[in-house]
Amino acid sequence: MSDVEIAVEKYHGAGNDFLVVSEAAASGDRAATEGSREDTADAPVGDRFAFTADRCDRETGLSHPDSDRTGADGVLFLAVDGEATPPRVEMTHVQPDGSVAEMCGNGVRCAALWGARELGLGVDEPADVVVVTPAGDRPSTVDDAGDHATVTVGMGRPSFAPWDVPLAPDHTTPLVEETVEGLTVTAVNTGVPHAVAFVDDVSAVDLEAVAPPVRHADAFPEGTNVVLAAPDDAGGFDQRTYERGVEGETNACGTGAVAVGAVARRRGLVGDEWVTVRPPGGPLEVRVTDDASFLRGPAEREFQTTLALQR
Ligand SMILES: N[C@H](CCC[C@H](N)C(=O)O)C(=O)O
Repeated sequence: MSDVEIAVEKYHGAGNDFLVVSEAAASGDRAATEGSREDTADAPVGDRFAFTADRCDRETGLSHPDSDRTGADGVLFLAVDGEATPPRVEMTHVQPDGSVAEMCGNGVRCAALWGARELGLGVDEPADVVVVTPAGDRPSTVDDAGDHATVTVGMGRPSFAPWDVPLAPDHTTPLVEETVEGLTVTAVNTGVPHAVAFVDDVSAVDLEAVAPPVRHADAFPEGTNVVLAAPDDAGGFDQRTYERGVEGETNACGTGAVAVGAVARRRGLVGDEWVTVRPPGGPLEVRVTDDASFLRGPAEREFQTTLALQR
C-alpha cells in the first residue's frame, strides 16, 4: 500500500453538487505533462464506488472552507480529448449508492465547464464542448468559463416510449397521467427515467414520503427519478426532484427540468419556446421540440483540493 495524492475539484449546477476527478491524471497523461508522474499511478481512484460513498456523505464527506456544503450528490470522473473538434469530455457519473447514472443535466454543464477550463477555452468567446455520456453525446456551449459559467446543452429527444423509459414489459403504451403508488405521474426518459407529477404547489407535498414508493414501483424496472412540477405565475414551472442514486431530494435536477418541459409540452401548456423551470437551487431554462431538447443554466466551480488516498 502506498499513498497517492490526487486533485479533486468541487462544482455545482444550481446547487446540484459534484466532486470532479480528472481521469487524465488517471492515465498518467497529465502527470507526464506536469512532470510529476511518480505522484500518480494508473488510476487516481482505485475503488470509485467506495470513494464516492465516502466523500459524498453529507456529514462525514469532503468539506472545504470555500464551500457551504459537506459531501456531494455524486462524483464526475472526467477525461478530456482536446485534439477532437470540438473537444470531447468523457463523463462517468458515480452516485452515492454505487450506481452509475447514464446522464445528468447539471453534471454535463459542470463537465463542459471543466473541459473548457482544462483547455483554456470559453473565456473570450463561447466554447463548444461535447460531453460524452452513456446516454449519448451532449453538445454543449460554455459561456464565460471562469468559476461561474452559463452552459447550454443539447439534451436529445425526450422519449415517452415504454421501452425507452423503461417501463415494465406489461406496459405497451406510454404511461401518461396514471396513478402509481398514490401519485399521478407521466413517465419520460430525458437521458434517465423521470416520473413527473403535476401538482398545485410543489412545496405543499412531502416529497421524502411520497417519492420512494414511486421510485421503487414495479412499473419502473430500473427505478425512476420522481419530479414534482407546478405552473408558476410567470409562464414557467416550479420543480422538486427526488433522485434515484442519491435516494433523496436534490437542489436541482437538469434532466428533471427537461422532463418537466417535455410533459408540459405534451399537456399543451407550452410550445417550442424556452421556459423557466425553478428547482430550489435556482432557475434553469429548457426548450423542447418534436425531436430535440435543450437545457441552459449555471455551472460553478467552488474549489480544488488535494486528497491523499491509500492504494
Ligand atoms: N441530477 C441529475 C440527474 C442524475 C440522474 C440520476 N439521479 C439517476 O437517474 O439515477 C441531473 O441534473 O439531471
